Amino acid sequence: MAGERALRLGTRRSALARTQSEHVAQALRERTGRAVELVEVTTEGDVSRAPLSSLGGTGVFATALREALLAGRVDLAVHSLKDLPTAPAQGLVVAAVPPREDPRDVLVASGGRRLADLPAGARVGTGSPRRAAQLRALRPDLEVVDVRGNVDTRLRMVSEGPLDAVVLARAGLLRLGRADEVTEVLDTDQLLPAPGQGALAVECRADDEDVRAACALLDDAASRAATTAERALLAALEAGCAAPVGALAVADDDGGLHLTGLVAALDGSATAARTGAGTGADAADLGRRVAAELLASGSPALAPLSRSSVPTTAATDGPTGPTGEHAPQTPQAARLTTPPDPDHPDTPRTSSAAPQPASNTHDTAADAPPERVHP
Ligand SMILES: NCc1[nH]cc(CCC(=O)O)c1CC(=O)O
Repeated sequence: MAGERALRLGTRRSALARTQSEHVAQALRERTGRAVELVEVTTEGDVSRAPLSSLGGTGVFATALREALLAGRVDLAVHSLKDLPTAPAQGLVVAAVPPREDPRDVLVASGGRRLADLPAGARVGTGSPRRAAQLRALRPDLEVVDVRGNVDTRLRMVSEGPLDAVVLARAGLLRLGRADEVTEVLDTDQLLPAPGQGALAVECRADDEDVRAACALLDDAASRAATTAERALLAALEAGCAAPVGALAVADDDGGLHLTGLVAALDGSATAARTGAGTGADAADLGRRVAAELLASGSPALAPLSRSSVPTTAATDGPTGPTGEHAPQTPQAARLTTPPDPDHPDTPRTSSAAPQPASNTHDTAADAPPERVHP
């Protein structure tokens, strides 16, 4: 029976990718009773040591999996949704967004310290312009260090000494069984997560009704609605600005969806946040509406590419290492070959030591910090 063939699930080989893939494979086995086998696919982002921005940004992780799907070598692929480009892939479909893990970022610091406990000059590692910008807005006195490498590599930078702390996604640490190393779960009104953070996307061929139906069993409507709003916001902002973007949507009990979006100047000198409400049914529209408000805000956080402090790879969370965060998705950024160097911002930081990310923007209308929106 054709419908009973074993499903081939393509996965990258990093520990995080394999764990996520195995999680989805197991859920599919349980829901369908079918055999699911993992097939390792090597991506350019896993092999090359070159800056991700020179490889084409975020897409490097997704591209090889997508090629394997389109060539029929695998039947489905699991992506971290925050690493998946917002542009739809021809011939493919996101057949499931499984229930989302905690979207928040966390601090892993030596000595069990929280962000507020870190002394001036403490070295905090991240490869994400989004995290770097928001960290600088919160704590201009810290030294934000650009790091590459997978989750384990980053954690070792703290345990072995070169860094005082790193910022990572809580979801990845939970999936890898390393959440006990977290010293502070960062509030979303301090550090707004990347669009899609904590969620997975299960992708398959659009014309593969068999696999689509199997994957649909894993889809979680609330997770899909929230990430749809966040990614619509990201897509709209990518078209209109080059600043790092955070976004988080949370569903309420009455079918409502509450979205917070944020753009930040890389040097932390300005941030702007907007919130909006809608329903799951109009999630994409909600994302575009909040994005339009951000773009119309005139915030200095939206400074054009010509501004020297703006990173060359600004749009989202990259560039970073093999299982690191994703790189920019803007076409103009993806073509650039010079990665941002958050270690050495070439303009002075102009922000005050204000504790709230939004409080040092000139965009007073946006100064209200994002609502507390995480679960
Ligand atoms: N780009 C790397 C990446 N992609 C997804 C996760 C974590 C899991 C998630 O956000 O879903 C991570 C690591 C991190 O940001 O700490």
